Amino acid sequence: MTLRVNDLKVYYQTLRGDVHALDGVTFDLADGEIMGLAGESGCGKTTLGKSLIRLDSRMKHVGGTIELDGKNVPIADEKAMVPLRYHEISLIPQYAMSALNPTRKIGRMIKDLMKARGVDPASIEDELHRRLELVGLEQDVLNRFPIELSGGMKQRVVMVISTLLNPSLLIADEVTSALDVSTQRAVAESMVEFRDRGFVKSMVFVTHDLSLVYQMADTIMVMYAGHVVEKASAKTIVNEPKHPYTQMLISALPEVGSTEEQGRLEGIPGKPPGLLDPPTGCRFKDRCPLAFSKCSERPPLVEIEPGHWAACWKTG
Ligand SMILES: Nc1ncnc2c1ncn2[C@@H]1O[C@H](COP(=O)(O)OP(=O)(O)OP(=O)(O)O)[C@@H](O)[C@H]1O
Repeated sequence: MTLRVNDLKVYYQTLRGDVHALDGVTFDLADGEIMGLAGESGCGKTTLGKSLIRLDSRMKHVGGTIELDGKNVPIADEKAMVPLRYHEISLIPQYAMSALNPTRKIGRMIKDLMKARGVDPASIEDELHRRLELVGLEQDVLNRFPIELSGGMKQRVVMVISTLLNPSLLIADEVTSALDVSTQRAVAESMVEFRDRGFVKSMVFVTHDLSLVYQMADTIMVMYAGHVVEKASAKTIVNEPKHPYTQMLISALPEVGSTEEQGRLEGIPGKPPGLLDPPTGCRFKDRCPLAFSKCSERPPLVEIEPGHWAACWKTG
């Protein structure tokens, strides 16, 4: 098992109180697994990705554990996390491609990054060239400034850099959202190829785009208001979701070929609860058509079929 996250609680400290962004998150990621992480804006996807690599000054580890390849990941201990970063766990943050230093040529930037990570740039040079070729980039890209590259080229550069040290876990946060559809697919395919070639063992792919993740991910985990509501194979989540929230999320997806005359796309009525003072029990209960009295208690995440977890009193 690459990753084991158990009852993880990470809050943001604000002047108005703690924002319960991750409130008891539990899941495993098998060796070789690519997991899509989905859910409405604000459900905690980015916070989960960040928690696995670097807590910013407002984030507080309130409880729970993370294990990577059987070893504890000490997320609250900044110093102890340093050797793990990029070597064992790597993150491609949201908007990473626009964050490339505009004043440095790509090659120079990679050398600086490797030195900062304690790696002799010469030792990874051959591998760098091989991987650039693999994602369809000319070696000449190393002599260019970020502004001279297209969005898709920049995203591929970011992917190569973040996996150059063969981390066990890669977290990719909305890496395809600013790209056109065919480039999105090419980037997603390269990520799968990186996994297949063992450049990275397992991957968490954060996205709003369930149709893309359906094509590339092995599993999908759905979060709602800081809780995990369901995790299963990508096929099961899309074709046979069990949690009422996942069912509504999937039925809100447009079908290929449908037109507006055939029916307007309905969103999920209502909005998620605030996380400053979240309600007790199931956090979806106020929007759930199946809610009943028991939902005032938090439903545990249980394995309802092999490899299929759901947190709902009606499905457990
Ligand atoms: N720096 C911060 N200070 C306070 N609250 C924050 C901070 N960052 C995020 N939050 C809150 O934490 C919760 C989870 O946010 P997060 O960004 O992880 O969600 P998300 O699912 O990644 O959203 P999106 O899809 O829009 O990126 C939200 O309620 C958000 O308002």
